[in-house]
Order: sequence, then structure tokens, then C-alpha cells
Amino acid sequence: MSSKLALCDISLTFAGGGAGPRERRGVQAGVPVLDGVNLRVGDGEFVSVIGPSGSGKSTLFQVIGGVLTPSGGRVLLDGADVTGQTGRISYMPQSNTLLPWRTVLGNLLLIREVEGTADAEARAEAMAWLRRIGLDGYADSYPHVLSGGMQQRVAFLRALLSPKELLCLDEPFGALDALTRQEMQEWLLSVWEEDRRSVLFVTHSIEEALLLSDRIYILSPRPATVIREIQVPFGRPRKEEIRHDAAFIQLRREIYEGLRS
Ligand SMILES: Nc1ncnc2c1ncn2[C@@H]1O[C@H](COP(=O)(O)OP(=O)(O)OP(=O)(O)O)[C@@H](O)[C@H]1O
Repeated sequence: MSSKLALCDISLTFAGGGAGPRERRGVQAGVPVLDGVNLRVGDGEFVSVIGPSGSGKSTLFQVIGGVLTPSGGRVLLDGADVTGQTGRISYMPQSNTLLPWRTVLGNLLLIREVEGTADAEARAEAMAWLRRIGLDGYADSYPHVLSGGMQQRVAFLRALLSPKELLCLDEPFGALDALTRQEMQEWLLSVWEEDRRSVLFVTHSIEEALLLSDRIYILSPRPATVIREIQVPFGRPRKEEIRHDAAFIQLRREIYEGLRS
């Protein structure tokens, strides 16, 4: 499988200074956060990254998105060096980022508008997706009338409709209650299996990573480095019932122990 994304030996040390909020959270200037991270996402592959809180997962995404330039290493997209370049990936952050003053359809077409490609075809595609996820009745509504789960569906759809070939999802269901989160995982699985975009997904949940991914990288505590790579052996289309499978439970235990050690 060819690589959509490759991170080659990525290291990052925040320069910083002073006693700002970061320092109060325990990071001093000059302390390394990423320490030689190597990982890849194949074409059409769903890859998850799990790591302890504060290990540097969001920082890694900022490096991939070009918002932060690493102190060492390279970011390759389709084999081209894009280190420090923005605008190359589609990114969905942890919290809801729908613009409250734009309708659902307006939010979905935002990226296309910025890129000057919000034509009738883009609009029809957005409407078709809204129909497919049962939210077409909300096209002209504003985000505040949607539940948290519905808003995250729209935010995910917005990332999916962006013409970028790599989707980076940073713990997109972290703020949802357990039941909605489970529904969203099933929903994401079914939508992704139709689209098969290359995805890099950050999560704290071992179960979520096992349910959704083809491969999982486990990061060490800060400074983060990859301590283990796991090939998820379950076929697709994947059903939610897989959570009760003996192999699933065994693998979940193994990853948990890997994270603890
Ligand atoms: N701009 C910055 N300057 C200094 N330190 C920073 C900066 N951004 C992040 N950090 C520190 O780097 C470390 C990694 O942060 P990051 O947000 O990447 O972790 P994370 O694994 O995504 O955490 P969580 O799982 O809790 O979301 C943290 O200790 C954080 O305080």
C-alpha cells in the first residue's frame, strides 16, 4: 500500500518562556514534546494514535497540518516534503467548530467557498450527504438547534467534503456522552467505509481505536515516541458487535497493558 502520509523522525521542543499557562501545566521552555516519531498512513487506511494525556498527540497534528514546524524530521504527503506547509490536510478538532452564524449547509460549503469552488455541484454533493445521514431537513438551520452528536456529524461531514485526501480527526467524540459516542463510532464507521479516505485519528479510547482502525500506534508519555504498532485483524465492513468478540477483548487488554507499562 502506498503511503498517503509519512512522518519521518519528527521531534519538537517548544521554545516558549515565562510562567504562562503551559508552564503551569508542567511544561518548561526547552522541554521536548515529540521525540523521533515515525508513522505512516497508507492510501485509504484508517490509522489511530493512542497515548497518555499530554503526550503530544495534538502537537503531532499541528506538525502534520504545518501549523508547527518540527525541530527535526520531515512530513511527507504522497512522498512530497510538506514540512511546515499549511492547507494540505483536512482537520477536525476536538471541540465543535461549526460557525454559529452560518447554516448547516453554509458550514459544509465553507471550505469550498474559501477555495472558490462552492458551485452547484458542491452544493448538490453536500445535500446528498446530508440526506444520506438523515440531516437534510436541517440544511438551512443554524448549528444551535442541533444536538451535540448532530453537530459533530456535520463537522465530520465538513471535513469529509473538503477536497483534501488526508483527514486528521483529533478526538472528535471526546465531548460526547457514552451512548452518543457509541452511536457516532458506528456512524463514522459506516460513512468511512463508503468513502475510504485516508484517516489519522487521535483517541484516548482503546475500544474506539480497535473498532475503527486498520492499524494503531501507541505513543509513550511525553516526549512522545511510538512504542508499539498494532495491526487490527478484524475485517470490513465491521460491525459494532465485534466489541464482544474474544479476540477484540484480548487485544484491548494487550493495548491497555502496553499503555500502562
Ligand atoms: N505552545 C506550547 N508551548 C509549550 N508547551 C506546549 C505548547 N503546546 C502544547 N504544549 C505542551 O506539550 C505537551 C503535549 O500537549 P498536547 O496537547 O499535544 O498533548 P495531547 O497528547 O494532545 O494531550 P490530551 O490527550 O490531553 O489532549 C503538553 O504537556 C502541553 O502542555
